[in-house]
Amino acid sequence: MSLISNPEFSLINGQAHHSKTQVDVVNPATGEHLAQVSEADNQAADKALQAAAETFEKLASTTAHARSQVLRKWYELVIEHRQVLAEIVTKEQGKPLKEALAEADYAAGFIEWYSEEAKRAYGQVIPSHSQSHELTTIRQGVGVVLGITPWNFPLAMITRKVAPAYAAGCSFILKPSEKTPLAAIALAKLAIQAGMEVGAFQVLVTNDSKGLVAHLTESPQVRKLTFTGSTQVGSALLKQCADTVKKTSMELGGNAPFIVFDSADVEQAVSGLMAAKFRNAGQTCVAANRVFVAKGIAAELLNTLTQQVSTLTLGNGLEQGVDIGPLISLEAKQKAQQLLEDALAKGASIAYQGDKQSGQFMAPVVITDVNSTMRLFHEEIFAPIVSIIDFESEDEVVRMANSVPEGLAAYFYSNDGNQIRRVSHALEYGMVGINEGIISNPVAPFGGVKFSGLGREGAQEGLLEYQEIKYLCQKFS
Ligand SMILES: NC(=O)c1ccc[n+]([C@@H]2O[C@H](COP(=O)([O-])OP(=O)(O)OC[C@H]3O[C@@H](n4cnc5c(N)ncnc54)[C@H](O)[C@@H]3O)[C@@H](O)[C@H]2O)c1
Ligand SMILES: O=CCCC(=O)O
Repeated sequence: MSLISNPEFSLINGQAHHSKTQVDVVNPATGEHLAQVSEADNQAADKALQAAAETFEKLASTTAHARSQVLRKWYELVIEHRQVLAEIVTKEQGKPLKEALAEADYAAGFIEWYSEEAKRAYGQVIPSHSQSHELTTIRQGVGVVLGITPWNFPLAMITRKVAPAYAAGCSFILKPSEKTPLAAIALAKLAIQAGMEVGAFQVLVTNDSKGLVAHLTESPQVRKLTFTGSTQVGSALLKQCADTVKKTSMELGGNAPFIVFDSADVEQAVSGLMAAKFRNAGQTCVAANRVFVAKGIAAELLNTLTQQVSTLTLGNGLEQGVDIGPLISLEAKQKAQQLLEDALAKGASIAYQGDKQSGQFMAPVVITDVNSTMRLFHEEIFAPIVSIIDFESEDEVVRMANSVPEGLAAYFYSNDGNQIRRVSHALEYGMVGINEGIISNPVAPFGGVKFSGLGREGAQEGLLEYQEIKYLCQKFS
């Protein structure tokens, strides 16, 4: 089976969908045209919906054990094809191949985890109020799921939805980002090869996400919407789901504080910051967006940080030794440059800036004297810009960290045990890295509070997102 044949197709009920209109997939590093993928329109979406509804009914008579076996096989196939999947990701998304390989393993980790959790969807026997009643609960799949995913993790953002949905017995219609559909189609092909029912994982690719998703969310047959993307789009989709009262999960934007207290080990803090900031060229929802550094160690930290940043190599992610690939689009680069200019105009200073880059590449920049009047304090930077804010006290920095509407990931470095407890409790975030800059893990609950979303992905909690709890009250005579 070819994973990246050209032309590619939206995948409906296991069949290639032919259409007159195409989505063009372009390599952001080189501008090379990679593929044309047939677009799915509303009619195609209706076909997918019918197949998904029929498949959901069939899945109700499969055992958790059987679904677990399919997921296990899918996991093995993803691992077997990790190199080719990673190359697809690097070509269509731009991240360095070493990061794309790590993403393939991360994506496979969700499938492996839910192949195991599928068997542990326990109900409860509830101590009864009377001798003649037995009260129990069972957990059942919610129904047909519509999933919408972004371009920044073209594999992992999909498997962390599809694997728990299938474990729960749900059928899944995926609308991946139009910028990175090839990884999505490859994953679906591997799932079907592993034995997944063709109507359980269908892929609709379109340039008109707004129109196609509006059409699908109108349908009462779609019982669940799971979305990963920006807060702006997520909030609009929540409104769209209200009329048909869908269950929703929202994995939205972040604005992570990265705090370094004066008791921290500066070397360790800088190494955590490099990982939290420069993974995927800064294009992650959990990227360190605002770096708060205690005044007493600010000079030492800046010195160590700028030395390390100056060693980063930019380039085509397929080449050896590359640390930073291109940004996803020219618009993304322009937005990052505007954020930088705004900060400089309002008093920020450049501590380090790499050589000017052409195309969609952006050299890393470190700026200091950042404050809350600047746009980049309030907006996701999504680019390799480190913005540093000095602080004096714990109270002050916790207040600044919590002063934004987002609440996805936060990080802090400290070697003071009491402070670790106080700050980890006080931060209004769904995830906190303590003396650690990389927190993502299939076995842990990923998700945010406030404007960063609803629900959790990964871990035990991720399975519950695709299940309804049914209460059974049985009377004995
Ligand atoms: N919390 C998380 O787990 C997480 C993970 C990855 C990315 N993100 C967030 O995603 C954003 C970056 O991704 P993006 O640029 O692809 O986000 P985006 O919101 O622009 O797009 C996400 C998905 O929604 C689709 N879409 C766009 N407009 C739509 C509309 N009106 N109706 C229906 N679908 C629509 C896109 O085609 C894409 O598939 C950042 O804000 C990042 O923080 C969050
Ligand atoms: O971009 C956000 C997702 C990143 C992750 O899962 O580590």
